[in-house]
Amino acid sequence: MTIEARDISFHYGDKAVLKEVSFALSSGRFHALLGPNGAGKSTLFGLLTRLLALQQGDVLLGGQSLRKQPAEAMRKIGVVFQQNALDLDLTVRQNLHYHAALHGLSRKEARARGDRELTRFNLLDRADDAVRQLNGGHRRRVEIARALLHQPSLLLLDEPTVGLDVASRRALNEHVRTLCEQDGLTVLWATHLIEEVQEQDKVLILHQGRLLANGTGQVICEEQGAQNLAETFHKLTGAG
Ligand SMILES: Nc1ncnc2c1ncn2[C@@H]1O[C@H](COP(=O)(O)OP(=O)(O)OP(=O)(O)O)[C@@H](O)[C@H]1O
Repeated sequence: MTIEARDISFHYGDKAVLKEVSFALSSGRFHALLGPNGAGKSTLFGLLTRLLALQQGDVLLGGQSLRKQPAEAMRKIGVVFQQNALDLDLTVRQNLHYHAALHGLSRKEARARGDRELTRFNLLDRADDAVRQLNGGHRRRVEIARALLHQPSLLLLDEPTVGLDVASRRALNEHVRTLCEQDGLTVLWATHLIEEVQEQDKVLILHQGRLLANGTGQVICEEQGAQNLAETFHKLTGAG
């Protein structure tokens, strides 16, 4: 499925925070949306998930317009927000079933898909525990499992490793990469942490609302005459 953002601009009052941002995502690939704090990443995610209304431009998912066919387009998207959005007092399985019901899945389907995801995430034995009993890394996994229940083609993750220790961060990042390889899932992973990005990834660098680079890590390093992604990021944004 092709995913394309066309000419997106957005302002809060008279403050422009996204400026003519256009990009296409490749099916089944891991894309890193890299930008320093305040670059506009969360605003872009807000627009892609319709938390914010598009002011200019459009997003096309498999040819369907987020502006004109929002319900159809949204069914193709799974999202993990920066802030944990699970109910801590419900069990893991109850959280999954509640979300599945919102997407119109039957109880049987919800159970089958939920258990499948939990098995893949090595969490089936925690299914009946309250989320409150899980550590931060496991809570994040449950959120990703939940975001995949309705079988989206595109998974959006907004700084999903915030608050996790280094080992959990790495494990989560690797897990999501596996989803691209095994399921052909297209991923857009927003971060300001260069160590979460690999040179073979597709990389979008956002700075002060503008997309300054868009291509595989190797290609954008060559374009900038830089040795590695950290140097490229620093050259373009002054950050890192
Ligand atoms: N509701 C709002 N009203 C006004 N300005 C806002 C609002 N939300 C964000 N901004 C501003 O818009 C710009 C982009 O913010 P945004 O949160 O999208 O960036 P970000 O790249 O996600 O940063 P972070 O990593 O800190 O979340 C920042 O200058 C921010 O201060």
